[in-house]
Amino acid sequence: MQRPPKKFHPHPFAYHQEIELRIDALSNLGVGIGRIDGWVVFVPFCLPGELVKARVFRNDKNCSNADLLEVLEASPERGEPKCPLFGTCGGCQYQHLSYQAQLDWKTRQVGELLQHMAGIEFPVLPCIPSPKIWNYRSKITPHFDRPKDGVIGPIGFLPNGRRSIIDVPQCPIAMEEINAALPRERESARQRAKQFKKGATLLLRATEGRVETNPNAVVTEHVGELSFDFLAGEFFQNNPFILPAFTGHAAEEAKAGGARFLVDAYCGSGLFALTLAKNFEQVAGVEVSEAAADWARRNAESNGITNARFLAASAETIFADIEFPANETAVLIDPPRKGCSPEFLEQLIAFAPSRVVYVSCDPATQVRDLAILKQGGFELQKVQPFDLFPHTRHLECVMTLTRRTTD
Ligand SMILES: C[S@@+](CC[C@H](N)C(=O)[O-])C[C@H]1O[C@@H](n2cnc3c(N)ncnc32)[C@H](O)[C@@H]1O
Repeated sequence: MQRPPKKFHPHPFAYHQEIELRIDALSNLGVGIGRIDGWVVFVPFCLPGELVKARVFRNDKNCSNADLLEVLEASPERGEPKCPLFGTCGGCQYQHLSYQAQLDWKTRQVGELLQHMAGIEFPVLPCIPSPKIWNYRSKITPHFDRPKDGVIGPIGFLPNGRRSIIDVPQCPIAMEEINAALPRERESARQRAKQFKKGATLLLRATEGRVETNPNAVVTEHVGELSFDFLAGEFFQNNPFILPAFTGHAAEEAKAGGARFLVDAYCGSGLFALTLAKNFEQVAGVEVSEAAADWARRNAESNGITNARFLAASAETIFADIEFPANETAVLIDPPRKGCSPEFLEQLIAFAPSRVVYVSCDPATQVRDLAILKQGGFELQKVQPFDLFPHTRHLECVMTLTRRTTD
C-alpha cells in the first residue's frame, strides 16, 4: 500500500481503506455525502441513492474524504458524461447527472442554504434551465505551468482538489468556435514556449461567431436588442444564451412595485442598468472598475440610452450621491462571489429603497447578506435560481426583497 502523507490522521479509517457506503445527498460543492455509523464521508462524482465503493484519502475532525472506486448500485438519474475528462478535470461536477436532476439539485441547494444559514423556510422557484446546455460558455482561460527545458507541459484546468494542471484539448461546455480555435492556440503557445519564464493563462473569448485571444481587444456581445462592448479579458456573463431570460426576470422584479428609479450597484459594463433602463425614468450605476464604468457609459451612448449615468466608485458611495426618492427606487445588486461589504449593506438599509433585487453567483454569501437585510427591515418575496452553468455546481440566484411597512 502507498504510504500515507505525513499529516494523515488515521481515525476513523486507515489510509486508502476501501469502504462501501450509500450516498444521501450532494454538498453545495457538488460532492456526494454518505455516512458510516453516523460519520460523514464525502465522495465526488456519485449521486444520491447510489451505493458506492470508495477509498479514503483524508480524515478530518468530523468527516472523511474518499475517492470513488466503483458505483455498485447506480441512480436512475445517472447518465453517460460527454467529456472523457469528466471526473479528472475540476471544471464540471454534474455531467453524470440528467439535466432535470441538475436543476432540481440546484433549486434544493438554495432552499437548504436559506434554511440552514438563515433559518428561513421559503419556497424556492424551480431553477430556470439554460436554453443551451452544451457549448454555451463564451470564455475559457486554460493555464499552463512554467515550461521545463523549453517545453510546455499540460495546457488546461486544475483537476478536482489537486494541484497540477491537466491537459484539456477540448471542452464540451465551451462554444463550438472556441473548441475549433483551441488546437491552434495550444500549438501556438507551445511554439512560443521559450518566451515564457513563468506559467501563463490563455484567453479564448467567443463573441459574434469569432474567437478573440487578446485580453485588451474590444469585443461585442448582444443581449436582446442591445449590444455591449467590453474588453475580451474583462468580466461579462459567459452564458449569452440565457441572458435575455435572466435580465428579463430582473426587470420584472425591479419594476413590479412601480418604482420609477433604479440603482444598479456593482454594475460592470452596464448589463442590468442598460437592459432595465427602458422600465425606469432614471438609472444610476456604480462600479469600482474605472474601465468597466467607462464601458457602461459608452454602451449607454452606443445604444441610444439617455436616462442612465454611471459612477466609478465603491458601491456604498452611491448612497451619498443619490437624489432618487427611496420609496420610488429599486436597487439591483450583483456583487462578486464574496457578496456585499458590511458598509454597503449598512448604507442600503439606511437608504431604505422600496425594493431590492439581489443577483448572486454564490447563494451562500447571498443568504448571509439576506439575513442582515431582513434584520434591517426587508422581507423576502421571491427566490429564482438560473442555471447559467450547466454541468457544473455553479448557479446564479435572484432574490427579490421589499421594504417592510411599519404600520
Ligand atoms: C459579478 S460582477 C457583475 C457585473 C454586472 N452586473 C454584469 O452582470 O455584467 C461584479 C462586479 O462588481 C464590481 N465590484 C467589485 N467590488 C466592487 C465594489 N466594492 N464596488 C463596486 N463594484 C464592485 C466588479 O468589478 C464587477 O464588475
